[in-house]
Amino acid sequence: MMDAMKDIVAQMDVPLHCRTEFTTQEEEQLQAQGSADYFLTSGDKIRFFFEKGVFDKNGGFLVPKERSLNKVGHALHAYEPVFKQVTHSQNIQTVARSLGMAEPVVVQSMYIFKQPGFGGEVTPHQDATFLHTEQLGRVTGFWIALEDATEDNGCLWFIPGSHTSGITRRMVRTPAGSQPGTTFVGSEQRYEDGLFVAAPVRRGGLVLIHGEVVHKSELNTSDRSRHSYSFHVMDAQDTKWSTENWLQPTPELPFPALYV
Ligand SMILES: O=C(O)CCC(=O)C(=O)O
Ligand SMILES: [Fe+2]
Repeated sequence: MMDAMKDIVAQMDVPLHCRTEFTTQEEEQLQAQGSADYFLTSGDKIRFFFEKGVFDKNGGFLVPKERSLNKVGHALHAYEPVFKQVTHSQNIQTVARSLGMAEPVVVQSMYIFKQPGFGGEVTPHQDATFLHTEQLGRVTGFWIALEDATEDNGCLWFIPGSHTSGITRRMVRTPAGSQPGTTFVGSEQRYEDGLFVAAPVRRGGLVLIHGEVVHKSELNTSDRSRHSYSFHVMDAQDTKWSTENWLQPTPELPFPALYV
């Protein structure tokens, strides 16, 4: 997967107006229109999202381009052969079955780089905020460490038990007739730092993320990257995907079945 991503990045060609810095800080999410569209239409494409401060004022790279990326998403599982193969592998299918999923479908995938020294934090959130279903408990994240993930290079942290209290915030598309974009309904609670437990894992480890568990990752302050590949799976049986989600199945890419 790391080799495949190297090739994808080597061929990366991102129009200037789409050179969008990715942040999970809510106050910084008011994006210029070009980059809002670039994000909103990325569900069935391979798109590139950058760290802060990697472009000069003309949109030129200030760092080597392979060091500029925050993440690549959101359809690696559908269009990139290596990622497709891993996502639909027998091992993953077995895990999904063992979780009791009747009709699992893959809704999105992303490759996160956590660049050494400045790989940005992912603020505390629940995945169901972004990938909402009318019934809770239907979405699971499959997060694979491609390099050792430790406390100093930005491993995941979780609040134990937090998956049992519902969700407090939803990201929804702005209503038809206004500028296409997203907005939040409700707000994220503030969580004491002391509630989080680190989940360091070795390269090759799989972390399963309940759709409602509160989790985060910190800024990478080390000199080692922390690449990971993650995808989210919904059990589609008797589940209604929210039509207000930023991510929608498209005619080109209806959510593909996990079991093949
Ligand atoms: O990899 C990270 O730092 C965060 C990933 C995450 O929140 C997710 O995959 O749901
Ligand atoms: Fe998450």
